Amino acid sequence: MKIAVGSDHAGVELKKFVLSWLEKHCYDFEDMGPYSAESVDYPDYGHKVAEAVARGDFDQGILMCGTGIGISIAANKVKGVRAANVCNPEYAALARQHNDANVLAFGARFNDDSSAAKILESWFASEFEGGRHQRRVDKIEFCC
Ligand SMILES: O=C(CO)[C@H](O)[C@H](O)COP(=O)(O)O
Repeated sequence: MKIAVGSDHAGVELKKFVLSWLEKHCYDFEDMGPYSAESVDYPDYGHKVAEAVARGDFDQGILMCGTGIGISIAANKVKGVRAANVCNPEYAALARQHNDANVLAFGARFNDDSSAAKILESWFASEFEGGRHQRRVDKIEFCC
């Protein structure tokens, strides 16, 4: 599975942990930036990761900003992307099981390495359940 990872300046430090976690668990990943703690605009990286997932270059994306809110809102503007801003492992599991979320977002100012690891474990251990959830996910794309 190929994972695109991005953040804004608030997420740069936690992104380092996420990258090391992905490496340890043998995922194929790319850090799409930023590469320093200099202030940047989260939509630039939310769009970059989301567009890479929407193109099919990556299977999933992971995004972090201070809260996860802005960067997930930006990612969700890209057609075909379902970004879930997740605040605990249960949300991570449900985002995969019920929503077939293809981008995981979380807040770097509200998670440390330990809680981020629990979210990642839950996300990658969970599969979309289909069935009634497929019908609902299909409807997401057909809003005027
Ligand atoms: O969480 C965020 C967006 O949802 C950003 O990380 C946050 O707004 C950045 O703030 P600042 O420029 O004050 O570091």
